Amino acid sequence: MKTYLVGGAVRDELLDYPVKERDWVVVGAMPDELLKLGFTQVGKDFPVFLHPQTKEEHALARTERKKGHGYTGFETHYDATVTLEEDLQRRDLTINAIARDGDGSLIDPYGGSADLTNRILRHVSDAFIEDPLRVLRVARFAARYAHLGFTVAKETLELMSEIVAQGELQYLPAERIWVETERALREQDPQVFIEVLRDCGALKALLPEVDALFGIPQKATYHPEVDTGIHVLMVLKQAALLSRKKTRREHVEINSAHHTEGPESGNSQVVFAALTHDLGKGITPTDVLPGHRGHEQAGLPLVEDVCKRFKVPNAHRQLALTVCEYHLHMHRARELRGDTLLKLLEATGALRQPERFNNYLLTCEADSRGRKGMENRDYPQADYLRQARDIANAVTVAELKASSPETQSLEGKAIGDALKKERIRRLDQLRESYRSRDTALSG
Ligand SMILES: Nc1ccn([C@@H]2O[C@H](COP(=O)(O)OP(=O)(O)OP(=O)(O)O)[C@@H](O)[C@H]2O)c(=O)n1
Repeated sequence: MKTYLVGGAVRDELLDYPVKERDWVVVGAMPDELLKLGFTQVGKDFPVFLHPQTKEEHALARTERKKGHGYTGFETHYDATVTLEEDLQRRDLTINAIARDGDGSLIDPYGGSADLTNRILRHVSDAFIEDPLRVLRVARFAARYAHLGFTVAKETLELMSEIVAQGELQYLPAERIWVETERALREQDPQVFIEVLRDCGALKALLPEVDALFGIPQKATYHPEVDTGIHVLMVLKQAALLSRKKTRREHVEINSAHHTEGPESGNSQVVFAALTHDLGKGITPTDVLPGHRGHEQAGLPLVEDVCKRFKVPNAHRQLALTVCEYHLHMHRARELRGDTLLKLLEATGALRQPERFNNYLLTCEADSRGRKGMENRDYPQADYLRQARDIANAVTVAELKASSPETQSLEGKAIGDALKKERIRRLDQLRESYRSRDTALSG
C-alpha cells in the first residue's frame, strides 16, 4: 500500500499558491485494510476515507466509466490493482493530475508540470468529456489563475464546446451548477469565468439572459465601451476588486470567517448582483437603442428567472433584485429629493439590513467604474448615501417626543408619520447643503 498527495494541493504548492486542503490517493489497498488502520469511510459511491488523526481525505485509486448522462452517471471501479497512472488519467486537467510521493518526488505522467510552467489549462484525456461539470470547473480555474497568465488550451475548449453542443449541461442538477458558479464568482477574475463559458457556448445554454447582452449597444457618452456585454465583464472585474478590499478590511476588524477560500476571496453576492444588474438591456426594443429607458424594471423578472433556475440563495437574490431596480437611483443620489431618498434607503436595506446596504453600495460603485476609462473614478455617491442613512437613523421616536409639546403625546401611526416627515426634512437639508457648497465652489 502506498499513499500519494494529489490534485489541488500538489498543483497549488507548485504554483506557490495558498493550499486549502490536501487530498490523498491510496494505491494497492482494499477498504478493509484502511478500516483496520482506523480510517473512517465517508464516500458513498466510491471508497473515500478520513485519516484517523489529520482527518484528510484518502481515496482508493479508481477508474471511472460513463454510464448515463450528467454528473452522476458513472461506473466506478477500484481494487488493489488499479495503478496511480490509471487514477490520474480519469482526472480533469493535467495540472490536477500530478501526484507527490512520501519522498517528495513528483509523478506526472500527463505533463502537468510543463502545463503549469506554460500556464495552460489542458484536459488529461478524451474521458474529460464524460463529466459536463468540468466545463464549469475549467472556466472557474481560468478565473482563479488568469492573473498568473493561465489560458484554456484550444483543444480543451473544443471538447468543452462539444459537451455543450451535445446538450449535456442540461443534465447537471441546478445545485451543482450554482455551487461551481458561486465559487467562480469569488475568484480573482470572475469575468474570465463568463468569457470562457461564452467561448464554448455554455453561457448561452446556462445564462441566455447574460449571453444576450453581447452586441447590444449603449450610449457612448455614458458608456465609452458601448457593448453591454463588455460593460458587464468590466463591472464583474470591479465588483471582485472592490469586494476583496472590503473583505480584507472586515477580516482585520472582526476576524470573520470570510477567508475560507484563501486570501483573495471576493464577495459572491456582490459579484452575482453585478452579473445580473443590466439584464433588462438585453430585451430593449431595437428601435430605441442605444437608449435603455426602463431597463431596471424590465430586468427584474429576468433576475427572478435566473434565481429560480439555479435555486440561488435568498441573500444573493435579494441583493441582485435591489441592484437591478435601484442602480440608477444610486448614481444620481445627489439629485434626489428627501422623500425619494428616504424611499431608496428603505428599499435598499439601509435602515435594517446593513450588510445588504453595504453590498448595494459596492455593486453600484462597481457599475460606475466598470466603464471604459472610468476604472479609477471616485464614487462620492456612496459616502453621500451613507451620510443620508446616518441622518435618517439619527431621528428617533424618543428624540422626536422630547423635541416639542405637540409631538410628546403622539402615538402609533401619528408618531410614525412624524418620524418620516422629520427624516425627509433633514434629508432635504442634506441635499441643500451640498447644493450651496457646489454653488460656492463654482462661484
Ligand atoms: N469533476 C471533477 C472533480 C474533481 N476532479 C479531480 O479531483 C481533484 C480534487 O477535486 P476538488 O477538491 O474539487 O478540486 P481541487 O483541484 O482540489 O481544486 P480546489 O482548489 O478548487 O478545491 C481535482 O484536482 C481533480 O484531479 C476531476 O478530475 N473532475
